[in-house]
Formats: sequence, structure tokens, C-alpha cells
Amino acid sequence: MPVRLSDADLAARLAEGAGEILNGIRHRDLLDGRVVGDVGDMLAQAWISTVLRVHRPHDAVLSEEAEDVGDRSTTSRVWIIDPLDGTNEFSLGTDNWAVHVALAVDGDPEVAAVSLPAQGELFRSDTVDEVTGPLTGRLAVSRYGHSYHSAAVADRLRMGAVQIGSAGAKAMAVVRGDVDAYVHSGGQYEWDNCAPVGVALAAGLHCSRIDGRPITYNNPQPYMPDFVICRSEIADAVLDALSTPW
Ligand SMILES: Nc1ncnc2c1ncn2[C@@H]1O[C@H](COP(=O)(O)O)[C@@H](OP(=O)(O)O)[C@H]1O
Ligand SMILES: [Mg+2]
Repeated sequence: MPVRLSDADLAARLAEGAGEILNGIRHRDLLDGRVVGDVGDMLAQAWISTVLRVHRPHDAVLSEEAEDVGDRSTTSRVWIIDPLDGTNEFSLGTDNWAVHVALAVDGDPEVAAVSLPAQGELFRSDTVDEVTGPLTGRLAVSRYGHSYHSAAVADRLRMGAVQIGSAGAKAMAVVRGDVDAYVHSGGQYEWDNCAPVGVALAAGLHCSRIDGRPITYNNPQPYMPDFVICRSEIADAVLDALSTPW
């Protein structure tokens, strides 16, 4: 019989274990490009969903890579999973990709784990340190560059943009104190940001929609197109910059 783990330990084991699978298949002399991304998505999803089925048979699951498990509309506990965030970066052989595992309870990310397996790092909402230390003047943006809103923040707060692939890797750059903010707009889904936001909130960071509303999860349509994760010291200034038209 499998051991009985707490939700926090289970989330961490899933993020770490899927990371081991993904690290284990990154042999670029055997597979590369889109094929290794596809097989990574599939294998990480298969392992995580099987472990959740055994350990949490009554919980619902929302994942990027599979149909919903359970009835999300009637279940308060929903695991929100991205088995491989930054599939493009993984396929390209870079180190900025992540595994996201969150447990949302009544829409709030109560437990979260994000692993950055190629960097050997695991962030857990129950153990993460509060972010302190000097501000850096830097803003994480997509590998594809600025969105309209991240450009507005960079311009108005005179912040330098740092391009990082994967939503989890960008959010953990704020958690590590490498950058002060991650501003996203233009599209994303709950699995892309639920676990990162869960860890960021636990680290004392400001997390909200770009119009300042709180972020809630397990919506009927899991589209979560915009958000800001930033140091609390600059939250008012960032939201001001986002609300002022050009
Ligand atoms: N405009 C958009 N619409 C939908 N998803 C988006 C998006 N921009 C970014 N994402 C998703 O957010 C994650 C991080 O993207 P980026 O590194 O460009 O910021 C990626 O997840 P996946 O790799 O899990 O598909 C990507 O697909
Ligand atoms: Mg993703």
C-alpha cells in the first residue's frame, strides 16, 4: 500500500518526480525537437495522473495534457497541473522549463510546487522563503519579448527586460529575487500560472490580474490570460503603470 502523504509532500514529490522523468529523456542524440517535447508532455502527464488516481481518488484534476478527471464544478479540491511548462524550451534543449503541481481549494492555490528540473531546483509553497533583499530593476518577459502590458511597466518604471522561457521559470525568477516582476498578458491557461502563483503568494509576493483583481482558479473555462507577480514594494507602482493608458 502506498504511503499516505500530506498534500504538500505529494505536490512536491510529483513536481520532483516528473522532473526526473523529463531530465531522463533529454538525450538529444536519441530524440530532439518537437518529438522530445511531445514525449515529455505525455510521460510526465501519465505518471502524475496515475499517482494522483492512486493517492487522491476523490479529487478532481485539471491538466494541460488530458481531459478533466472528476467533476470540477462540484468538487472543491482540484489539482491543477502543467506536466511540462515551456515545452518549446525543453525541445530546444535549454534549461528554462518547469513542472507545475497545485492543489486549488475553492479556487485558491492552497498547496503548490514548481520544479525547475534542469536547474536542480524545487520550490514548495510550504517551505519557500519570503522574498527580501534589494530590488534589481529587472522584469521577466517571454522568450518572444514584451507584451503591450509588460512594455508599459518596463517603460514607466524604467525596468530592464530579461527574456526567460516558461511561466514557471519566470515566476521563480521573481521568487529567487533575480527579477522584481513578471507581467503577462495576451493569453495563458490556469495550468500555466496556478502553481507559480501559489508559490509566489507563499513567498510574500503580490499576485493579481493586471487590473488588480485577485486571481481565482478552477473556473469553468480555464483561460487565465493575464496576471502580474511582483515584489510587494512595487505592486502599487506596477498596477498604476498598467492602468494608465499610453
Ligand atoms: N498568448 C498565449 N496564449 C496561450 N498560452 C500562452 C500564451 N503565451 C504564453 N502561453 C503559454 O505560457 C507558457 C509560457 O510561455 P512563455 O515562455 O512564452 O512565456 C507556455 O506554456 P506551455 O509550454 O506549457 O505550452 C505557453 O504556451
Ligand atoms: Mg504551460
